[in-house]
Amino acid sequence: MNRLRIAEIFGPTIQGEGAVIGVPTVFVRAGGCDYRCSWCDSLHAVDSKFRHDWKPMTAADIFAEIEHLSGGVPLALSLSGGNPAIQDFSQLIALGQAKGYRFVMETQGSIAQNWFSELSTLILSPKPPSSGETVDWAKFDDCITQAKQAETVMKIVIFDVADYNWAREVATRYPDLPLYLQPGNHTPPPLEAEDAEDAEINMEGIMNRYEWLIDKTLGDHWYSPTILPQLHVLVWGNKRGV
Ligand SMILES: C[S@@+](CC[C@H](N)C(=O)[O-])C[C@H]1O[C@@H](n2cnc3c(N)ncnc32)[C@H](O)[C@@H]1O
Ligand SMILES: Nc1nc2[nH]cc(C(=O)O)c2c(=O)[nH]1
Ligand code: SF4
Ligand SMILES: [Mg+2]
Repeated sequence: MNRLRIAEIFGPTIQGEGAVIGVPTVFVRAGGCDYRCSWCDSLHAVDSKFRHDWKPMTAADIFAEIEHLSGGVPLALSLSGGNPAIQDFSQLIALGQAKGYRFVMETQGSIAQNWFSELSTLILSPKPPSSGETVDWAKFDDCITQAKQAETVMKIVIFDVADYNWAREVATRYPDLPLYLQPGNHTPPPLEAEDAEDAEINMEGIMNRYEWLIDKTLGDHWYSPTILPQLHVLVWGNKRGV
């Protein structure tokens, strides 16, 4: 079996974001990303200075850890990262599905894989202007095509008015994809911190931004998106592995 670079496996916890919020979930966080968003809250799975901490694991190794964490009771598994689409998760998906686990994946939509069709939910999170990244819409469309019958949804992080206006344009372009708007955490764990999870988090600022996003969206009579904060951040702040 080929080996996958895994930054962390943790849970069960609740899915803290978007379409399946609140659902008991084990997370598999892949190491490596083709983007580097200015406000990324998971740089320990992105920055190559952490690559020595990414464990090479076979699908069987990963699934053994999942079974251990979940007591062998099937639940939702979330593939995140980093960008999990860089690597080949098809073997892990086959192993898990055979035992009744279902797979959700978070990706920015920059790399398409044919195994997306084996997922139960594909969460595409195109990056707004504040991220400093630019979306390749042809690649993004490839991801939607590869998902086939898998439920596909969109989650856009919003920091400011420019992001909000951008999200409105994207929503017009993809009217059939359910859309989740998520206020940004402007105090993500810093790269430099030895113990990143102890880093200061501005909860009041996050809640103010959430309130602003609700007021703005509803004030514009824009009623199609679901507007949700990062629930795990409200409960645990910047703590890692939850
Ligand atoms: C860490 S990313 C990993 C998966 C994939 N690379 C992606 O971006 O979709 C998981 C989710 O967290 C979101 N995210 C990252 N940093 C954030 C922040 N500072 N505030 C709010 N959401 C954030 C991303 O936009 C994405 O939807
Ligand atoms: N509880 C919890 N929910 C999450 N939803 C998306 C996450 C991610 O970092 O991909 C995440 C995470 O790290 N923890
Ligand atoms: S695409 Fe995702 S993991 Fe990569 S830098 Fe952006 S938020 Fe972080
Ligand atoms: Mg996260």
